[in-house]
Amino acid sequence: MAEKLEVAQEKLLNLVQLMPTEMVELSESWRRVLAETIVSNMDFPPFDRSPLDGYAIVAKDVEGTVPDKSIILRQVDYVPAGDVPHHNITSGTACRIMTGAPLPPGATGVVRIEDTIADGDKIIVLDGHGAEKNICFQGEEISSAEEVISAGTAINAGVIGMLAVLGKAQVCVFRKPRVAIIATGSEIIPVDSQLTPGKIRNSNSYMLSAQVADAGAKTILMGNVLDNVDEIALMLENASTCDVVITTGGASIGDHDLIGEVYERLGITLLFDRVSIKPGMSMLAGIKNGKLYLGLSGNPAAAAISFEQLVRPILMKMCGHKTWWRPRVRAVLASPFNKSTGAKRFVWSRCWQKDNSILAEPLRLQSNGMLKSAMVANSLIVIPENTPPLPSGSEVEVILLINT
Ligand SMILES: Nc1nc2c(c(=O)[nH]1)N[C@H]1C(S)=C(S)[C@@H](COP(=O)(O)OP(=O)(O)OC[C@H]3O[C@@H](n4cnc5c(N)ncnc54)[C@H](O)[C@@H]3O)O[C@H]1N2
Ligand code: MOO
Repeated sequence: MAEKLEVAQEKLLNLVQLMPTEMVELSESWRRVLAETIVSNMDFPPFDRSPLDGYAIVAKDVEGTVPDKSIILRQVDYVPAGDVPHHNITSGTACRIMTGAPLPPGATGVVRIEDTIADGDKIIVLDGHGAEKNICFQGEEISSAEEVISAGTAINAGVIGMLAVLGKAQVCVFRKPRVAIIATGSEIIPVDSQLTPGKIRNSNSYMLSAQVADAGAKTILMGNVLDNVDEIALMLENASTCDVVITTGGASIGDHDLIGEVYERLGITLLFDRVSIKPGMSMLAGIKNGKLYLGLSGNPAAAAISFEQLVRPILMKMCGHKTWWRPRVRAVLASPFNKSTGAKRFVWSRCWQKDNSILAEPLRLQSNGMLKSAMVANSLIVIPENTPPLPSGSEVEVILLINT
């Protein structure tokens, strides 16, 4: 009997281990997962600084200034960014200061350059309103000894910037799982081959390779192999240096659907055969020496959905992510979905916001052998098992195909 999706997911997730760690250059760390918690050894900003080009002053001096009630200060210093102040600021004096430069001692505010007129060392302040707010204080963003980024954080552009602020030229991340992808099927030919009668090009390996990369893992493309137990078994053995081994094709019950037989031959313990979802029913999984073998359907859309539901979460876990699931939202069907559903179904869709709700449009081509809808989908509508056809306006659950 087909395994329930949630049971199959849990079986796989319980069997995978976090990857070991490695050091990488900061510039190579985008989309990796941090394996160390980063504690700051400094305040940031490291000194009180000016957020604009202007004059550092004693805020009380300029408190009441407006254009027809200006005051005159005397410039005693000049600090461009990268330099340090040479004089204290006292009442009646000012220091010309550039954005990012350290505030001189005694200064309690900054007036903007465009609110002043300079005449030699005389600075006429036309408007000093709110000058005391124009200071970025030492440690206002980060304080020394603060835990700034926790282990398990996915490294995005903001995290990379913060790691640079903190001087982390190399970072400790989880190693990427290496995922072997093998396409089985005597009808399958390499992507650069001329089509001959009865043959089709191997699209699965490339599609899955992109899905593997999107999950943060590394693909080892092993090419394609004929429907032959010996040849498939040899390929699987060659792939056993990888952390996860994916095959496509041969997962159903046809005369040449051989993956189950190959698992048996190689002593791979079967975890489940068939999962109760559409598309993606045809999938089996096994384990040998702690390594997972995942036999996905040959049908491209079915393989893509099986990957989304059963392979992506385990790769996310192995990569060290804190969450393994895509975000889900409630949405309203923008047009009817006319199929009744036995097993839980995943429908390629496009979602967008309209007024206060999210609309979800089921895409037209949903066959398990078709890819056109996968090209443009930004979401998957989840239709629970045993659901009759749904009219437009029905409320549905939607998985957003975005990274969190
Ligand atoms: N009697 C039954 N027949 C089928 C059933 C069933 O329950 N009873 N299930 C159907 C469903 S659903 C699916 S999905 C497929 C799964 O078949 P397999 O996993 O065994 O895959 P194949 O038969 O090898 O291939 C299916 C289809 O996909 C094409 N294919 C295969 N590999 C690739 C590739 N690398 N790139 C692109 N396309 C590929 C292949 O040519 C076939 O057209 O079984 C149904 N049958
Ligand atoms: O098993 Mo098929 O993969 O349901 O579409």
